[in-house]
Amino acid sequence: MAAFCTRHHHLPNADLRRLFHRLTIASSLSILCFSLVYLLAGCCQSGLVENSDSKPNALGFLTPGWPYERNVTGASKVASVGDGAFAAQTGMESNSSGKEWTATRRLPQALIIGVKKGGTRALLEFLRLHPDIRALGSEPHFFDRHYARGLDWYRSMMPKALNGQIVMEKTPRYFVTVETPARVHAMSQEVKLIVVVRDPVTRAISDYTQIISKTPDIPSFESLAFKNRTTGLIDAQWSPLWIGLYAQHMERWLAWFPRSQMHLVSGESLITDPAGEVGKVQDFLGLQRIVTDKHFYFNKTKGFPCLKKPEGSSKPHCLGKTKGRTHASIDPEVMQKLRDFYKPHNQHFYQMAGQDFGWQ
Ligand SMILES: Nc1ncnc2c1ncn2[C@@H]1O[C@H](COP(=O)(O)OS(=O)(=O)O)[C@@H](OP(=O)(O)O)[C@H]1O
Repeated sequence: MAAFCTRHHHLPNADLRRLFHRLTIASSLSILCFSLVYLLAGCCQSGLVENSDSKPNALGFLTPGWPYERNVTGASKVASVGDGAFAAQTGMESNSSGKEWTATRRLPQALIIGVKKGGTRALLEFLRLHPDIRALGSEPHFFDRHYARGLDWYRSMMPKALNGQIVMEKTPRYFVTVETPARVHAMSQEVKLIVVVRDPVTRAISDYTQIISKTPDIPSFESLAFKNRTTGLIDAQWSPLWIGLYAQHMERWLAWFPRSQMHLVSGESLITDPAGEVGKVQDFLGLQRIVTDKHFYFNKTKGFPCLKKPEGSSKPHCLGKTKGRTHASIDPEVMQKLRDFYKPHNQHFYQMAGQDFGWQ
């Protein structure tokens, strides 16, 4: 009876202890599971939000890894595209370096403002390989076309970014629109500005090649480039030629921003030495040089550098067919006249830039 009493007396205690033990383990495990689920849900959520607006544009020129080849002109189109290819970039990696978990939409700290046909898409796609860069895939055209929509709209267009990540977008038209420098300045006095410049004659032909591919009935390059072909008077108001007056456009930017806040990329070197040019941009943005020559290879068929492993894909990839296309053939005499026309403008631009781009 005594033995029974002792056993009877001790058993519930032992059971209670075991129960308590199990409860402790179970609650620790559930806390652990809950935390894991919470963290994973947080990561997925930012990815899903980013992916949800990742639709191909109406023209269907998307290729995996090179998301937004075409300029997006209408506001509705802007709203329909995002930066899905880049969504996976948020999360663990950056957090391990001590950044905050919560990704938010912020106004851009860097802009690729031009120039059209300079190589702006290539630069943006190369830069987005960097884990500390979050770039909008489409061209929002905020400062030139959609300014009335306000900064909240602009912010809502941006990809989510963690603290420490640089948010950026590219709209090549910004460089040449008169109102843009003041508007950009009103948004931020510290914003970093990047311009990819290319020989204005080649750039003009590239521009014309794109125009004629969309509207094959337009007059010849030669007839549009001259006011009077016989006297050789150039029509500098014709958009493909006017865009190439870089000094004139740059002057407007320098009225609002110091030269040190602008970085010029050689469009020619971006093709011959992409890693070198992207390296300098990373320095300018105050980032570690993470995108290097190991990311590129030269594709002989395309005739351009391509990415070994673009963001969101494990396969090598080149830019789409609207980039690096065969140019319209232009009378060499006309080419020479254009080179002569641009010579003083280019010299002025080199002085302003403090950099000689070597255009002949
Ligand atoms: N890696 C790579 N692959 C393909 N194309 C490259 C590359 N790097 C620079 N380029 C040059 O980029 C030119 C197009 O410039 P943009 O992207 O600025 O054009 S756009 O303004 O966005 O329409 C495009 O002009 P075109 O050759 O006239 O098609 C290219 O010369």
